[in-house]
Amino acid sequence: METESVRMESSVWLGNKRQRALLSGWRFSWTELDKKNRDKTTVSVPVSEVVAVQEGQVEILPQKKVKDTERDFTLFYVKRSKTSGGKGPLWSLGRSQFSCPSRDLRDQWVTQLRIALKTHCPSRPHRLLVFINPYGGKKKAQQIYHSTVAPLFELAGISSHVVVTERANQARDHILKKDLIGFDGVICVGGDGMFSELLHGVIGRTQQEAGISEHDPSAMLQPCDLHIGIIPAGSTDCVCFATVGVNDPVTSALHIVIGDSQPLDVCSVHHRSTLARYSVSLVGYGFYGDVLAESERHRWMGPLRYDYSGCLVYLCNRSYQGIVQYLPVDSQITSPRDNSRCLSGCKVCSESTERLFHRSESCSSLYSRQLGQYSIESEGEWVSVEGRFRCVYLTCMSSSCPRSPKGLSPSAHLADGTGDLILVRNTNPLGFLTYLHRHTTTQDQFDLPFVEVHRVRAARFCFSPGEEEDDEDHLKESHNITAGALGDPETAREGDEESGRLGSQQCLAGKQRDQGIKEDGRKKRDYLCGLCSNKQSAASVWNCDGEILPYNEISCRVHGQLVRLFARGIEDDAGSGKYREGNRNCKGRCFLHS
Ligand SMILES: Nc1ncnc2c1ncn2[C@@H]1O[C@H](COP(=O)(O)OP(=O)(O)OP(=O)(O)O)[C@@H](O)[C@H]1O
Repeated sequence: METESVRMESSVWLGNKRQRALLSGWRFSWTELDKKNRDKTTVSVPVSEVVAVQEGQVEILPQKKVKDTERDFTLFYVKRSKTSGGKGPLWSLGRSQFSCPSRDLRDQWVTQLRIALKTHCPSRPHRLLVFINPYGGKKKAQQIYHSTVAPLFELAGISSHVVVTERANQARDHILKKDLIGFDGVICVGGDGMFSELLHGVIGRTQQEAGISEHDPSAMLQPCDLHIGIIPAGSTDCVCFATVGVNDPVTSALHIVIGDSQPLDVCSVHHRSTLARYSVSLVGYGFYGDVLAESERHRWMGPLRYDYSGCLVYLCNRSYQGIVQYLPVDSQITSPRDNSRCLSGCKVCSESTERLFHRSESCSSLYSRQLGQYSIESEGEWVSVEGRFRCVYLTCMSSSCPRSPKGLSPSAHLADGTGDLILVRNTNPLGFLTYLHRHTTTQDQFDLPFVEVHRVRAARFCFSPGEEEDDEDHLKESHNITAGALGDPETAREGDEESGRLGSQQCLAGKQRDQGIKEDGRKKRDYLCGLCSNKQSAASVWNCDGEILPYNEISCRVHGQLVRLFARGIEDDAGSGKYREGNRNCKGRCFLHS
């Protein structure tokens, strides 16, 4: 076998220490030898985590320096930082500079290591399309890309085409319309909003090419081949955190370079027969929608706006009357309360791959395999729940973040084809505060009498429309803006141009400022009376991965492993309680996690 043939062993020097270097199968290791030729310490690197091998003495970061010495070669590889001091599973670029007794031997090492790389890492990207949002987060995306990420791509021999966005939805439109032949993946340098653009572009384009209508709620969507990479540079980077375990540009860049591949479930959200959005982390009504809508009025506060809005919305003490229907997964097979955690190499997710794609062995194409997914209509019975809820939400992943290491549903899986539906019924303010607080502790947030959690394949929601005139106005505004952002020409109206330039959220904030005086009076009333009056009549909005959806009725469906990220899930030694690094904000959720 070819893999067996990649084997080499020799003496080399690392600084002034003699080593025995060994390339065997899928590992490269070097062992320090003492004066009597006895083994001392060994460092072993999987070939799959070798970034590059270069002749000479080479440095990349912080600046590139090459000294073309003829007996040396430099190995670059993934190095994990120790997780002490509250740090997450950070990856950095390891660098070891070896000296060989002769030039010939040096050339042999370089050749053999490069052959091993080709053999063991056939799916590494060669060409990437990179979108940078210059206005995301602290406006440092361009600097992060050029100083930290681009040198790593160059080192790994990846060529990249960079687009610095000039308007919202430019990345999505580019992916939908431009020629993407030759690209192995698309990368966003920004926050969750930018990731969502790429998600919509990649899914939309794949369906277009397959001739599948995204607006048909019952369509089996075609899984996407083009990988998505996230370099975190936004003010909210929750998807990155939940799939990598830390928000760190170098760690993410290294996952991209070595071609990691993490499948991800995606929830399609339809309003009647129109696709409203796709979501990977949160589709929530009530508290979560209210916090997002409120926070948009206070964008000037920066990240603090989520905590501030969370407090205000909590004080309003609102609940909403509605009907929730869901299609449950057999709880004997999998349960949101089984205390499992979806970590790198998750068994539940890999077994789901079989179930989702290989059900019918006779199916050979990716599309026909996808048809092997469970059919929504034929599988089981819909369950209906009616009541008054503080909030309801569906999440396709644990949605852990730096402030809530366990997340919204600690045992949810990234790629098992299901979502977790959480129903929080109306309760007293103290009860709800207890529920919120438990997201930040190790206590079970589902072990409360007013909370239900179900593992589902699909769900439908119908909430009573708001009775207050102000809320109706608010919903209409939101509707038009969202339609504009999604590019629906019939429902988008004049404000679209502004919406496109600023992004739907910013535009919404602007419009809501105009309504500010009128709303302020009502809000003050709400906050002051909220905890006593238990306000019940107004409508909320949906928080769909940080975007507002203004509908009372939606249907959601989980599409198993619809997209693939350059990631590998959270690595095993990532003790959840330890991770406090990275961005501290996560739209609409962070009030829970403070
Ligand atoms: N050049 C641009 N000008 C204005 N908006 C843009 C531009 N490029 C992208 N956007 C939009 O900005 C929004 C936010 O971007 P991103 O997620 O990168 O940053 P963020 O700081 O995390 O933002 P937020 O806090 O709103 O999530 C996205 O929805 C995206 O569509």
